[in-house]
Amino acid sequence: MSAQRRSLHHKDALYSPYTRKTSRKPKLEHVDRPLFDSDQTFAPFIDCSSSHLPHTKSIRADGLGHTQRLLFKNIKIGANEISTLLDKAVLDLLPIDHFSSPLTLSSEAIEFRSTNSSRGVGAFSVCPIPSATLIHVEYPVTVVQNTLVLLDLSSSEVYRELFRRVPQRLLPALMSLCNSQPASSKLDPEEAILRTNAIGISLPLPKSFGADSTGHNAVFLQASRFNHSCAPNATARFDPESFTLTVHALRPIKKGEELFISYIDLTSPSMATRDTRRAELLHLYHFSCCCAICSLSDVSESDTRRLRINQTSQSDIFAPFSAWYSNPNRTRQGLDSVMTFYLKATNDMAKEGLVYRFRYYLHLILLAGCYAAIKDTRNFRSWLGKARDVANSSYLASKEAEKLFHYIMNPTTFPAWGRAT
Ligand SMILES: C[S@@+](CC[C@H](N)C(=O)[O-])C[C@H]1O[C@@H](n2cnc3c(N)ncnc32)[C@H](O)[C@@H]1O
Repeated sequence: MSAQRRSLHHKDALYSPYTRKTSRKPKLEHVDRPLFDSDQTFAPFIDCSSSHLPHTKSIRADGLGHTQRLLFKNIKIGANEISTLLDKAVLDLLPIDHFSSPLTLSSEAIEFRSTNSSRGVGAFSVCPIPSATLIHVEYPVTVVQNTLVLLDLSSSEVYRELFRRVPQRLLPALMSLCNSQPASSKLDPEEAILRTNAIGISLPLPKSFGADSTGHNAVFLQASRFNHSCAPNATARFDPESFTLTVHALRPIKKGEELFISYIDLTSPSMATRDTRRAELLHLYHFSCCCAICSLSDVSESDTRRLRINQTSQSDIFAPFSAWYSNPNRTRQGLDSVMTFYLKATNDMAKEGLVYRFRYYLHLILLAGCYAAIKDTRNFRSWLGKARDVANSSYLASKEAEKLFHYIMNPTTFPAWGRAT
């Protein structure tokens, strides 16, 4: 779920639109000779149904301006085995040797069950979940470079091979994942399941890949069951270091609430209205969104708020505070209107359930900055605490959250402290 060339670490949408590119289609070629290190075993791509499957084998895909060398490789982390098809250079960057201590996975805060709606199965909380809680950790069952979406002819063979390498005991659960592809697409079940359930993940890429590089798609036996909402209450992030997907709460979640992530880039101005979001989800995932926002009988206020939010650039966000801060004749009254600006914006975002966005984070920091300027410790801590929750739960490095914690503990170290007095 998320191949929009977006990094999960920097943006908020998680599912990859598993788009099939029509231009620059690479050719997949069978390679029947070793391309790389002598210690790897290679076999002709087609001849792989024997019980003596080679540990790795390679195929080539021409695309992205250069020939890519993709390897089928099962990555083992403790008892977990992940069937992957990755570029050799990407595999080389993975800290595979450090994967020796598998994480203990447990998701006691949620259960997966029927939503009793057109959404099928979904994830539900079994207890109240505070904001920023780590809800779920999971290893993928398959990972594939999404360049393959560029392929037409042999893609079904590639997906079949990828699934054939999945440990037998996991196959029933994998094959029972949701398939939303229209029957008319006549996709093999493996490809249909991958297209319906893949989550876009970012893996470290070699510099030679350039900015135009595509990402990767991973299927998870449980996390792929999270449904989409245009006002998500959870966010997923893939950590290449541990090779796990983590899901965090974006706000307090009540017992029994369904957990939703976002499959699309809600930050894009083109995704501000219900009509465009529904069209995008229909096009990419073949469903009509029935989330709380899209189900509103009158969505015009929401559309207007989202347009306002999505059209505000980062420099627009900094501008009011910067202008006040850099003015030698700044006044307390001037600061009041700056605060009103940030309060209104955060309120808009909260109403739309867009509280996990980087822009929301910036608003929180700047609002905290206003309270720091007037030495209002209580409000400063409250707004910076919300920013810390965002930092903890999404795209920001934990160092950022640590820094905020330091300011919360000692507000006087915050740069704008007391500047209004
Ligand atoms: C990755 S699966 C999610 C798990 C799925 N509900 C299941 O039963 O396994 C994606 C599919 O769930 C359904 N779905 C997810 N979010 C939805 C939403 N907001 N509105 C309607 N259907 C949704 C669609 O059928 C979509 O193709």
